[in-house]
Amino acid sequence: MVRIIMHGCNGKMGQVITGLVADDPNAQIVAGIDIADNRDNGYPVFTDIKKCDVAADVIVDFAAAVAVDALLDYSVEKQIPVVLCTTGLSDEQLAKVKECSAKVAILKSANMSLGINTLMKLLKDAANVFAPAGYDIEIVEKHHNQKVDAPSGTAIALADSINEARGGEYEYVYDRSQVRKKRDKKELGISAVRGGTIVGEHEVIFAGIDEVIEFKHTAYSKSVFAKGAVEAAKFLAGKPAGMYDMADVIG
Ligand SMILES: NC(=O)C1=CN([C@@H]2O[C@H](COP(=O)(O)OP(=O)(O)OC[C@H]3O[C@@H](n4cnc5c(N)ncnc54)[C@H](O)[C@@H]3O)[C@@H](O)[C@H]2O)C=CC1
Ligand SMILES: O=C(O)C1=N[C@H](C(=O)O)C[C@H](O)C1
Repeated sequence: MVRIIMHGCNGKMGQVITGLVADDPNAQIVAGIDIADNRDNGYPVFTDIKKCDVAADVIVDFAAAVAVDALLDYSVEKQIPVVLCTTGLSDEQLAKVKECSAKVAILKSANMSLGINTLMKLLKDAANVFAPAGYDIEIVEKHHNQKVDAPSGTAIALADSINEARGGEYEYVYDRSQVRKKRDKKELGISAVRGGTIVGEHEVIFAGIDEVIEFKHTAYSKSVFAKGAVEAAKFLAGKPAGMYDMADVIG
């Protein structure tokens, strides 16, 4: 039985995971952390992470970037591995994640779905065919109107995947409104759309002369992320310090 602390337990993802784990004989949420204490989850909820004294094997995090520093300090101090799913982290926070991973196991992934993690692998091959042939690369993501960060963590991760395969040759461009010049070949444009209840859509476009190749992933419910997060939690419990990602879980 894997004992989970759910960080951000009263948010949208926290609630989906609470429902999923309730039906899982091999996992249990033993405590939740959330500044909003407005639900009866059937486990204790702490509004201040420092006050959480419940023994656990792993923390699953879907909260807010502002909460990540205290979360990392807690996981290092208590030596509890953390599945870090919150997006929109600053460069300083990303450096702190790396530093803390020398002391505790951290699995960081901007998207827990099997589809996106497979797409990341496929994009490396696609980029190595289309980039040398001069195709322009653009990413468009769409999310619900409650999302605070833009572009999505997934859009950045997809771009990073392409850029890694191409030796870092691309510069990301988020806004073309302030310049009057043609697109450079080494630009990778990333655009964000926000509206309604869109769960999450990501399109990667390779545009060449007279042909366009598009890779598209659509999440139809938050369950795809929740399932991946619970799988990741089971994988990470008991692992030694280090940086892990969903590729380690999926294999
Ligand atoms: N990696 C992935 O697959 C996915 C990542 N996400 C990311 O997860 C995060 C949360 O997403 P949602 O559940 O949709 O957001 P949400 O806003 O519905 O839930 C966030 C929860 O965190 C709580 N919270 C905020 N500040 C806090 C603090 N300082 N300490 C403790 N709790 C705090 C809020 O009260 C809220 O209940 C976002 O960054 C989102 O981008 C969302 C879906 C999938
Ligand atoms: O906020 C969301 O909802 C999501 N956030 C993640 C991101 O920023 O990439 C993952 C998913 O697309 C849903």
